[in-house]
This record gives sequence, C-alpha cells and structure tokens, in this order.
Amino acid sequence: MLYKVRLVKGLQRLVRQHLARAKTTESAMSKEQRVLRYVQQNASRGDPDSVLAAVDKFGWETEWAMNVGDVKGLILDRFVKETAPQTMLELGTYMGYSAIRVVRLLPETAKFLTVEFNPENAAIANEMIAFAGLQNRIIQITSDSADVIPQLKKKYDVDTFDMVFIDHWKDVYVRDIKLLETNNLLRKGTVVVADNIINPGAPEYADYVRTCGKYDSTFHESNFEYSDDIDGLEKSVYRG
Ligand SMILES: C[S@@+](CC[C@H](N)C(=O)[O-])C[C@H]1O[C@@H](n2cnc3c(N)ncnc32)[C@H](O)[C@@H]1O
Ligand SMILES: [Mg+2]
Repeated sequence: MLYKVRLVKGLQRLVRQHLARAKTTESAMSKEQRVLRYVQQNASRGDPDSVLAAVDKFGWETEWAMNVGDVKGLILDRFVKETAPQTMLELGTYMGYSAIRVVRLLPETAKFLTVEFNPENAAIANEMIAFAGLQNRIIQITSDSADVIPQLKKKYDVDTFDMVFIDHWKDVYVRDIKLLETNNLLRKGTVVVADNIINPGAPEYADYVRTCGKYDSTFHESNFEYSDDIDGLEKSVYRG
C-alpha cells in the first residue's frame, strides 16, 4: 500500500515538473516563435494557403499580430492579381505573412524582394517561408530600408518595380517612397500599396501621395488586422 502511495506521489511530482518546464519554455518564447510553432503544428508543409489560414486563426483566436491579415489581405490579393507584377518590393517582412500571401499569386518568373531590419523577425520569416515551400521565390534582405533602397539596382539587379507594398514603421513611409523616387526605382504605372493608413495611421504619407502630383491615389477602406476597427490601404499609381 505504502509503495503504491509513493509511486502515485512520484508520478504526480513528475507531471508537475513537466508542466512547470513547459510553462517556462512557453513564456520564454517570443510571440513570433509561438506563431511559427502553431503553423508548424497546424498547417501543411508546402501549402501557402494553409500557412496563411493558421497564422490568421492564431491572430483572431490566440494573440494579435501585425500581419496585414485575412480581411485587408483580400484587397491586397486583388491589387496583386490586377497588377501581375514581375518585380515587386515589400518594406516590412515581419513573419513573412504578406510575402507568402503575395508570392502565392505570382508566376515563378516574378522577382519578389522583402526587407526587414529586425534579425529575429527575419529568422522567423525565413522558417515560415520555407515551411510554405516558397524559399526559392522570395529574396529576404535583412537591412534598414533606408540603407538598402539605394543599393537595390546594383546589388539586387533591379531596374524598376512593377509593384511595391509599404508596411514597415509608419513614420518612415514618406522617407522611403521619396527614396524609391530619387533612386529611379519607380516607373510610369508602378503600383505602390501602403498598409495601415488609418490604424495606427500614416497621415503624412496619405497627404503626400494624394497631393504631391506624382500619383493617382485612392483609399480602400477595410478593417484593422484581427479586429473590427477601421483601417485601409492606399493604392498609388506613379505617373512617371
Ligand atoms: C507591420 S510589420 C510587417 C507586416 C508584414 N508586411 C505582414 O503583413 O505580414 C512591420 C515590420 O517592419 C519592420 N521594419 C520597421 N521599420 C523598418 C525599416 N526601416 N527597415 C526595415 N524593416 C523595418 C519591423 O521590424 C516589422 O517587422
Ligand atoms: Mg500592416
């Protein structure tokens, strides 16, 4: 009898230790690592749509994350299909959600570059993109956008972009669209799409593209990622 009691108590102690260790590991992980783990456990390797669905489910049900998300994502999808870019630049990779979203709609011949200055985010994106099976279709650049934009022509063999998705820190949108202009990376008809015009908001950028005379610019209302709050995308076509 005493032996059985000791055995049960020993087992209970082991379970408690295991749960405590699991809890420590969980809290030591970053949110982005938790999203990646959720994707690896719930999506299908090599299936970009299942990766997007898992990231969105985690965003709605477990922890909010700053991906463009499934609601604004549908508008972005439409712009990508309408533009059918052969060369595209993204500013702000984060976990690779929008890169996967866009590239799944592009032909294999398209060149897609994405820029991220946070190495931890870039590493998560790298694994997310590889899990989606798109590692040969996405060129990840780990750099501050202001440093790499002037190098894109020479270092990455780019002439001009057919499409640009701007979704990094909101206070550098204007700086970077001006850098794209002065480095001759836009051509007549380049479609520049910018996220989060309302939430958290990019009012200086919206004012710039609507009033500088270089773009035909339209606002497309939608919802902030994983929320009912209002947000939207600005689509600005460069006049050349
Ligand atoms: C809103 S998140 C991007 C979300 C992503 N486009 C998506 O929808 O899946 C913004 C990202 O831009 C990065 N970032 C901010 N400013 C940057 C800069 N100047 N250069 C490069 N990356 C930047 C941040 O580290 C962050 O990961
Ligand atoms: Mg965004």
